[in-house]
Amino acid sequence: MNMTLRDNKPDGNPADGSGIAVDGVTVTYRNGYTALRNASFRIGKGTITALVGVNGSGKSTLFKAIMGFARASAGSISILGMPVPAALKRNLVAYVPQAEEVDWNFPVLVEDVVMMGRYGHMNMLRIASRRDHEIVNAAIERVGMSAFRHRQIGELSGGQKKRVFLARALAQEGQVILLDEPFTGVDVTTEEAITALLKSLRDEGRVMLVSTHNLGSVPDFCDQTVLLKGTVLAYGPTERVFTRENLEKAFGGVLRHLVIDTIGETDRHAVGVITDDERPFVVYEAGGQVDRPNEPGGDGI
Ligand SMILES: Nc1ncnc2c1ncn2[C@@H]1O[C@H](COP(=O)(O)OP(=O)(O)OP(=O)(O)O)[C@@H](O)[C@H]1O
Repeated sequence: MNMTLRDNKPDGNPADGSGIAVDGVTVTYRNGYTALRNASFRIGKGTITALVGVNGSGKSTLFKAIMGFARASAGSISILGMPVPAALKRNLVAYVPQAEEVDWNFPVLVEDVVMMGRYGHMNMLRIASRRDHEIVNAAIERVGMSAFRHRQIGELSGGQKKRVFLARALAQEGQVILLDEPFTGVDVTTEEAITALLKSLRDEGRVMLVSTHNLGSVPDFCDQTVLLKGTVLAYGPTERVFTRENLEKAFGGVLRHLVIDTIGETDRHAVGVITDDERPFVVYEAGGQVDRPNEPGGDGI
């Protein structure tokens, strides 16, 4: 697993808050449930940040707060140095939704979906200019979907749909891109294409916040990680946040300790993995005499 992180950040400190600064944010839903309490983290421009936590840990709630859909009852959020409403008004925040949030029966062509990214830049009549068309063409090209531009969105595969919504975010020229589970239902080739695109956007100085259960791939492409469990448990460079201690705090019950017997030998090998996804993250490996950790979620298999 490649833990090497890019060292030529375009805008200095990756955790300086110049991208997104969340300070003491609490979000309570109308039914009185507090999904996020006193959450704080800072990420800089030119970063890809993983948003990681179990189901119900508050990832979508945090996205909603950043997009202005959920009101913070306490604390503040700053996007590229401005309050959320100012950033939204300038079309700076783009959102790539989970597949389940979209009505795929709605008859709309790929190029029309991508053009929706331009709506915020148009006047009330929504008449696309030559520049709008050029930007849409470039966005479709960049995600490798030119051959599908006249297809209905509902006819595409899961991975192709993801690419189209990424193209919409590009067409919007969003400087902050929120991606909700971009790898769910996506094959390895498409996953690699998406991560390559995200890395090139990072190198342009954009800010990406990626919610994912795909823990195994986080150290490969996310330089920063925010670990959530109703609040922010830890944040910062991925190699510092992805420690066994932090991951056990966040995932407790889903952490599995595997003990592998080497056939024909007396040696045993212990591997601790998080199995929240089909791509588990290896937390630790230990050979020789196995001293299996004794914690509540630990299973010997
Ligand atoms: N509209 C709502 N009203 C009340 N409670 C809500 C609402 N939306 C979410 N919640 C609750 O807030 C908590 C956090 O939910 P959220 O959707 O932010 O979690 P998540 O980390 O995105 O989960 P997942 O990984 O399953 O997508 C959950 O307990 C959820 O039941």
